[in-house]
Parts: sequence; structure tokens; C-alpha cells
Amino acid sequence: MAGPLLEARGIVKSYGHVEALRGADLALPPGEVVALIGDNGAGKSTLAKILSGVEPPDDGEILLDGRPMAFSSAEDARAAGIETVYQDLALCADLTPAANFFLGRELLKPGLLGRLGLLDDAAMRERARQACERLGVELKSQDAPVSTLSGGQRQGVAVARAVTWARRVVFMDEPTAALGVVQTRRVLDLIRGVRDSGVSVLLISHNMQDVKAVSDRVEVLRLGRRVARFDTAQVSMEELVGAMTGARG
Ligand SMILES: Nc1ncnc2c1ncn2[C@@H]1O[C@H](COP(=O)(O)OP(=O)(O)OP(=O)(O)O)[C@@H](O)[C@H]1O
Repeated sequence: MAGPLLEARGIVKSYGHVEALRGADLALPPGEVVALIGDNGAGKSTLAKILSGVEPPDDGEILLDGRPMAFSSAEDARAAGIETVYQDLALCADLTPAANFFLGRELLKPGLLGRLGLLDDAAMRERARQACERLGVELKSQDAPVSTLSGGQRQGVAVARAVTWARRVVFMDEPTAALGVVQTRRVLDLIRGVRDSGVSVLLISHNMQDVKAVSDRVEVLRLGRRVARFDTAQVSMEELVGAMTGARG
């Protein structure tokens, strides 16, 4: 098996007196979906934030392609090809999907107009439309702000944006929370599509059915440490729950 694409070793992180991570490990192989599961407060979101550059660890190592990395911001991680779909989706409600897609990465018009700082709105709309279409996200209008979209459509836009820019890894923190059955299926299909395009996915989820349906491997955090790892095909729902709660594993 190839070495991990992204790896966390012995990550420690405290918030005041709360030890969120106490030497957590995680390995994300290339081109796989890894589910990160654990009870409330186990440290999943904290670990994802550290791996995506949002927060610095107090101790421990992050390796990308086996080489130590120090991300000092989410921009650093993005520059390394790592994108995140946050729990709150981090979309700007008043902007269109295209404006959200290109926030901070705006395309300028070619030639002199670009040098004058003029944005190429048509090109951005078209690229955003194509990205959504590729992932099966149907938007009636490209001009409507994100606030007018349904929860599932917003989820789709956030995932499509992450996938558009991610060259290596996408983190998804509870991407199906608050979605209906049909929308959930759509997001799971998106995750498979991302994996099949060669990008690794780290999926944080409390939904064991989603985890079983879409992941290749499962890593279990408890009280800030990894306590178990499984091949999804080899593990039962009961074993996963047992490992999370400490009843087993
Ligand atoms: N910014 C913060 N300030 C203080 N404590 C925090 C902060 N972020 C996380 N924590 C604490 O760190 C611990 C781990 O939190 P984290 O959100 O990583 O867990 P989680 O496994 O993602 O939980 P959940 O499934 O409930 O989202 C919790 O005890 C939490 O209260």
C-alpha cells in the first residue's frame, strides 16, 4: 500500500483547561474516503481544523507526502491542495454561487482590463456553473444569492467549491447534517465522485449509515486520541459504535 497522503502524528491541543487532543494520530491514504468518527467532544473537528491549517497544534507533526508541514493558516493548507467544507458551510449568503466559488481567487478580465482590476464575471459564472453541473447540483439561476437556495443546494455549492480547488484532500465536517434523504444521497454521491477523481476525502460524521455507505476506512477518536482503525468493508455498525463509546476496542 502507498504511504499516507496526509498524516497526523501525536497531535496535542488544549483550549485553556480542556485537552481537546491528547496525542491524536490519523492517516489519510491517497484516493480514499476516510471517516473520522467519535462521540461528541472526542476532538474530531479540532483535528480537522489543525490538519486544514485553521488552528495550530500545541505539539505533534503533520506530514504531507511524508514530509513535515507547518500550516500557519487555512490559505497555507489550500495552497497545498487541501480544502474544507465546514459545518456551517462558510458561504457568503448575500453572494451568488459564482461569487462564493471565486471568493479570494477572483478571475480578472484578460489583457489591459484585467491589469486595471476588472473581474471576469462571465468566466467565473461559467466555471461555477460547470462545476455544479459536474456534481449534479442543479441551480435554477446563477444570479440568485446563496441565501435563496435550499439546504441541499447550499451543501452542493459548498462541496462543489471545495472540490473545484482541492487537488489533494477535501475535509468534510458533517456534510449531511440537517439534510433530507434525497439530499443526503446526493452528497454521498458527490463524495464518491471526489474520491473517484483521485482526491482523498476526510469525512467527519455521526451518521454510521453514511460512514458505512461511503468510506473506505474508519478512524475512531475517543477523548482526544485514536483508539481504533477499521477497513469499512470488514466492520459492523456495532463494532463502530462499540469503539466510539469504549464498550469495545
Ligand atoms: N475553541 C474552543 N474553545 C474551547 N474549547 C473548545 C474549542 N473547540 C473545541 N473545544 C473543546 O474541545 C473538545 C473537542 O471538541 P471538538 O469540537 O473537536 O469535538 P468533536 O469530536 O468534533 O465533537 P462534536 O461531535 O460534538 O462536534 C470539546 O471538549 C470542546 O468543548
